[in-house]
Amino acid sequence: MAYPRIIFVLGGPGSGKGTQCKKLIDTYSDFVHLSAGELLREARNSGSEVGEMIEKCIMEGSIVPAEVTVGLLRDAMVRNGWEKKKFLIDGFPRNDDNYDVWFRMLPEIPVECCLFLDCDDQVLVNRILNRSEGRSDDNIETLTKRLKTYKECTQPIVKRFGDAGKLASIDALGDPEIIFNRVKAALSLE
Ligand SMILES: Nc1ncnc2c1ncn2[C@@H]1O[C@H](COP(=O)(O)OP(=O)(O)O)[C@@H](O)[C@H]1O
Ligand SMILES: O=c1ccn([C@@H]2O[C@H](COP(=O)(O)OP(=O)(O)O)[C@@H](O)[C@H]2O)c(=O)[nH]1
Ligand SMILES: [Mg+2]
Repeated sequence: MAYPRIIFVLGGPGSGKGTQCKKLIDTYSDFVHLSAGELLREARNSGSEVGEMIEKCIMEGSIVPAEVTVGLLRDAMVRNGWEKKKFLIDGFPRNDDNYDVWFRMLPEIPVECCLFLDCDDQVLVNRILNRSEGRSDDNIETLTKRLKTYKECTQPIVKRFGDAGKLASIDALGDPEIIFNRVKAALSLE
């Protein structure tokens, strides 16, 4: 059986994960973009108890239990056609629980690397408060909590990928086109 290739994409809120993933899928037809946050935002509208729990986590800037998120990601991969694709998993794994449950639930899928978009806090804040997608969590109160979660829970995950020799780290300051050139170089594309 031919397995998909996985590239995780991490970085603070506003570091440009979604922007760079979009550029990759627009340029390379075998890439599929799956945003964990987007899948959770869709799932929260289900009207179920799980939906309510997701809404609470999003508004508090905390991280949804991994079984929920990995389940959504796995279903989305299956929907897209499991084999021979390159999945960009955007905004995941965000903590140790995410990381451990992913590898426990999907041990057979090879993970190529984690692309890390490195960005200053002040730039993150400016970008998020100017993002005009109408997201309920793009306000200063929730953003402060998201940044705290990012530092306490997600940065150690970036380190775990680094220790495993699977980190492709790039400077995420600058024009999106210039950053895209760095992304392509970091992923050995073109
Ligand atoms: N390199 C960049 N320079 C300036 N603004 C950017 C850049 N990359 C993304 N943005 C803008 O910043 C905001 C956050 O980008 P986004 O891709 O949604 O980040 P993330 O998914 O990491 O939260 C968006 O409004 C986006 O248009
Ligand atoms: O694996 C994930 C991804 C996202 N989230 C939640 O969804 C929110 C928004 O995530 P997203 O990646 O969309 O935000 P971004 O970093 O792009 O601003 C986060 O703050 C978390 O509350 C989560 O719990 N687990
Ligand atoms: Mg995003």
